[in-house]
Amino acid sequence: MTQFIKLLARNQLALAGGIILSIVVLVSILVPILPLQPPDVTNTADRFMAPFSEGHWLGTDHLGRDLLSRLLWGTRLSLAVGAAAAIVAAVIGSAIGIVAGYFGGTTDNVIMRGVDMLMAFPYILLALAIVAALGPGLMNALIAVAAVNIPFFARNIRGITVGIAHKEFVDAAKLAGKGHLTILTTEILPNVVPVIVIAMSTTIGWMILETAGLSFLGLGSQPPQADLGSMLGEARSALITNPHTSVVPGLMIFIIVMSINLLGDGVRDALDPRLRSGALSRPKPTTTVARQSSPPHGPGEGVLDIRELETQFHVGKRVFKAVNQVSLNIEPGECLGVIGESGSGKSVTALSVMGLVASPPGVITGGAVFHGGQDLVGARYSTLRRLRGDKVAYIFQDPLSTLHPLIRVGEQLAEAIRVHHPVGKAELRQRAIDLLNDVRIPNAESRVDSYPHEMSGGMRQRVAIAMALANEPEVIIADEPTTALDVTVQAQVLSLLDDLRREHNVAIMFITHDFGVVAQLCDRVAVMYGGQIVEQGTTDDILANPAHPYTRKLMECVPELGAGRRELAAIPGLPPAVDDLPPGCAFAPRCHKAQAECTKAPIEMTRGGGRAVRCLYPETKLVEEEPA
Ligand SMILES: Nc1ncnc2c1ncn2[C@@H]1O[C@H](COP(=O)(O)OP(=O)(O)OP(=O)(O)O)[C@@H](O)[C@H]1O
Repeated sequence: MTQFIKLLARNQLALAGGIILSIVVLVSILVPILPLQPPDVTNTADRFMAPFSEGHWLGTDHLGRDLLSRLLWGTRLSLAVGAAAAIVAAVIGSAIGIVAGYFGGTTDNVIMRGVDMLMAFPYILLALAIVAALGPGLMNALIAVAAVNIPFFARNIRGITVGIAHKEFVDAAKLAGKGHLTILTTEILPNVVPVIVIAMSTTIGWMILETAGLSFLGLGSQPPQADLGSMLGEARSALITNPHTSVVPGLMIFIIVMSINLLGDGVRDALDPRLRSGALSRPKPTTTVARQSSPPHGPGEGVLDIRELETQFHVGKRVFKAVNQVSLNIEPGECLGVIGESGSGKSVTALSVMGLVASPPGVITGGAVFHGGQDLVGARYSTLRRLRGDKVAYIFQDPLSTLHPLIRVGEQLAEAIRVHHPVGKAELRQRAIDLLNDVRIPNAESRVDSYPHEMSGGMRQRVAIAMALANEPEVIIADEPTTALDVTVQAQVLSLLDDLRREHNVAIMFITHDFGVVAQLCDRVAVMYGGQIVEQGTTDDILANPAHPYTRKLMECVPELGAGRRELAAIPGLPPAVDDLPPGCAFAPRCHKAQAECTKAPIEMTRGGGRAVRCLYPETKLVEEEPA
């Protein structure tokens, strides 16, 4: 709740709307105790007095009634009727939507076709018909306005419920033996309440307007009772001669509806979980760069040279140092493994290369990434866009979330090429088939017309690899591309990647948390912990003689088939929170070799024999030791 209010307050328009509406509501509540003249007492001698006349701040109407008093009493009534109509429509409409969406089938069909029929009438005609049938009066206007808005709620909530009704937690509740009523109230309702609140907050203004409209036509509040619509209706004949009688209620309707709509938009933004995580701001096309010191000089070594990279997340006052002084470089055709526990900063390092870390909250605060002699950190968006998917391509863990579900895979491959190279349609199709053949998809000629859902997980990942290869990139950054696959498919995809990098001489930065995968594919490996590289070297050296105690522990966690029975090791404790890193070695609190010095000052990298380790008491001494 506190977070919701904070988010709401950050939206200045919503805040202004909220303040104005609160004042209007407060005054409406206090109307009975305010020293106002009676709103309905006529005095024809004082007709049409101008605003600021003595005793009548806003003047009088055609019957000499005090406009200020009628305005405040009318506002009270209009607000009450509008809010009541919104609540009635929301409760009945949402109940209909939840039942239709949850039960589906015939129930859904019957209910929603009825709702469709209601929606087929222009809403004002429907409201007029209801009032005509029930007779004029404020209560009947309320019923009419609520009735015409019920379909809106029913349709919205039914759509959301259909999506939720097939989720695993609902199935689990059914399997646990819960009845329909319990599931509806404990599983479904809490998930749709935010949507109901959002729909209400954005429609309540409309309902006040609709009620005012009916009163304006003489079908809502009846004389002498005032609401904003009837005040406008009565002032109609004096619109030219005494405009203040119309302007006063008209302005109040404007103020109420505007403030409700502004507040409603703010409530929607603050309640929407997708917007909440981004603190109400859409990520920029590239990561914000705010380097605090002059960056390392280029042109860099190899095909991709990451130097002293620092990427942080600034969330309120907290600073998460996700990537801290990371240096890595990859040679053409080489496969570099980046390994570490969850949260060690592997993905953020990979995403920083092409400025893909969401900003806000991500900020690159230091370092450089050299590719082709230029520094990609802080490069213009047009430069990064040109390179993304062309010279540097990505493969992510879940191909289903990266492939478009409604577009055939061939068209998606063609699109990936067309974005960077103007190629004809026939050639694009042939190129897509060739790419599918390259990644060993059988029957590529027919598979090119398949949709992603028609393929297995392994096939989809092959398509994602084909897409990464589409423009013959120099580097592929693969972020745990085999984690979602079963072991046999995983092995096939790994050997495919290995073949492809040799055939195409493409460098691969392979992010994983599995030493088995590193052993199979990578020439070199960098071990990450708490946002830093703690060890780097050739795969053979590190597998044979890990130097950092963390690397050793990580390797001991890998089960070995056929190596006899042994107790599977686990690293005690948890990875550090990167917004509260301990001084010195981040691994020290979990390390059996840690000494007092380990926690005093940052530990420098020690290099030797083509290896590097960030440890004062390594498991194995590096040859030709020299400080970095
Ligand atoms: N939007 C964010 N706000 C704050 N912290 C974040 C955000 N995104 C990532 N982080 C932090 O950055 C750190 C590095 O995350 P990253 O995703 O790079 O880890 P990882 O090693 O790739 O883990 P995994 O294997 O689970 O993907 C983590 O500690 C994470 O909590």
